[in-house]
Amino acid sequence: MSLVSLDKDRIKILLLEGVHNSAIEVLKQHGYSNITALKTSLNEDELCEAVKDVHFIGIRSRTQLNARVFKAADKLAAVGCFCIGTNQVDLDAAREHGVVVFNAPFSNTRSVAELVLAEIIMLLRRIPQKNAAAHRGGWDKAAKGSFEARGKVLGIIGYGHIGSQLSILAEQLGMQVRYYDIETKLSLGNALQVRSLDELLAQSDVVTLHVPETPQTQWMIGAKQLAKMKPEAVLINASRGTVVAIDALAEALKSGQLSGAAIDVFPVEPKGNDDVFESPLRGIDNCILTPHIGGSTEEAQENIGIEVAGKLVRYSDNGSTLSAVNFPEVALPTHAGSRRLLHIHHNRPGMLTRINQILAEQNINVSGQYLQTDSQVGYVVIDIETPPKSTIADDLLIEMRAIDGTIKARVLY
Ligand SMILES: NC(=O)C1=CN([C@@H]2O[C@H](COP(=O)(O)OP(=O)(O)OC[C@H]3O[C@@H](n4cnc5c(N)ncnc54)[C@H](O)[C@@H]3O)[C@@H](O)[C@H]2O)C=CC1
Ligand SMILES: O=C(O)C(=O)COP(=O)(O)O
Repeated sequence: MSLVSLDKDRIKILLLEGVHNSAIEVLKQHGYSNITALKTSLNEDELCEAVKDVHFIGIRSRTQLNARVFKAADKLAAVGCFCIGTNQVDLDAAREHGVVVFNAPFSNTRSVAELVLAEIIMLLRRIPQKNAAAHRGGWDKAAKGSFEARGKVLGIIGYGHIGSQLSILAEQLGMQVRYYDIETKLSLGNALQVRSLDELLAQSDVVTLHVPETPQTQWMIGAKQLAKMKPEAVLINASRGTVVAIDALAEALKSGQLSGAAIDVFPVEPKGNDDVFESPLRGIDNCILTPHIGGSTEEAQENIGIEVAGKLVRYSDNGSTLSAVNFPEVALPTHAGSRRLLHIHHNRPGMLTRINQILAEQNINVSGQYLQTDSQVGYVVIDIETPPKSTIADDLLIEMRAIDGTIKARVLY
């Protein structure tokens, strides 16, 4: 049996959570037709079953790929996160199994910034509660507690791609922008970085969160932090559901300590559109609830589909790991007439020497070789000069797989 990579139509691709059609089009244009696309996410047991013979999987923010799933996925080469966040993937477990993870770091950022901008205006004008009252036959025509955004202080927590875009948009409305970030950042426009979260909370009329899910951001806004906000300020969270303690927020909204909130992300979210959404925030009129749609625009989803599918295709076609989030980045130009081998191994001294010894013993000429390592893993792409149909590459692969410390090795073409 040949050990050379499968024909493209035998490479199985599983796309979950309604990944945009643009991804399927890109994959098909490059010859990958064995694609299963589902609208929903899968739970852990379902995933362990579904990933068994899958080579590439595409997910969004809902699907949890943990160590057990990677263990079950013995053919998996790469994961495409068709979103920004990669907190739903156990990146270390993926790396341990030689699985490369890609994401789309920018494509939906404008969509989130626009939604938050709209929510700032809605919340400052108390539209959620006036809207809810009107639907029940109420008529709350009053200026009390309704404010213009102009001149108000917007406090941004996390001044990255989304936070900094929002900063520019909000200044165009006349807002004064302050931000808190653990890194020193380039302040755009007239924005000012403050030194502590508490300082930001105390100064802001609107607080909005744009941090990733990390151990440090988990529950970073709880009862104590909410109490430090200005009376009647508003809170927006379109980052991750684990960043805000939702029970404390519900209390602050019910008691009037906060005048409103807009929440797009939740500690537990439904698996798909047919599941019921449960939350202590349901039924609170001064809270805008959106079903994790910060990045869900036609433009963003189409671009993400093209971007991430393109990264999967490049890895599958030529071994490029450029922009991978958990893997050494390697891209080697193709050398005409060469065969290409990939070797993923634990980062131990002497691995490359062992690989090259095998090549030297077989008298194989290397036309290109590129190794990159991180603290855990080494990834080397090797182009060798062998005749197209020879079985030398297969023989080499058997020897390379036998090297102690090898995670994965294959002949790409
Ligand atoms: N609701 C939605 O549909 C979407 C949600 N997101 C979420 O938004 C997050 C942010 O996205 P980007 O701006 O593109 O990420 P980014 O990585 O460009 O920016 C994140 C910023 O947060 C800062 N940060 C990290 N830990 C911090 C901490 N403990 N305290 C203060 N600042 C901290 C970082 O230094 C960085 O500047 C994503 O990680 C994702 O979870 C992203 C897209 C869509
Ligand atoms: O890009 C992100 O991190 C998001 O949260 C968007 O997630 P989604 O693709 O809408 O499930």
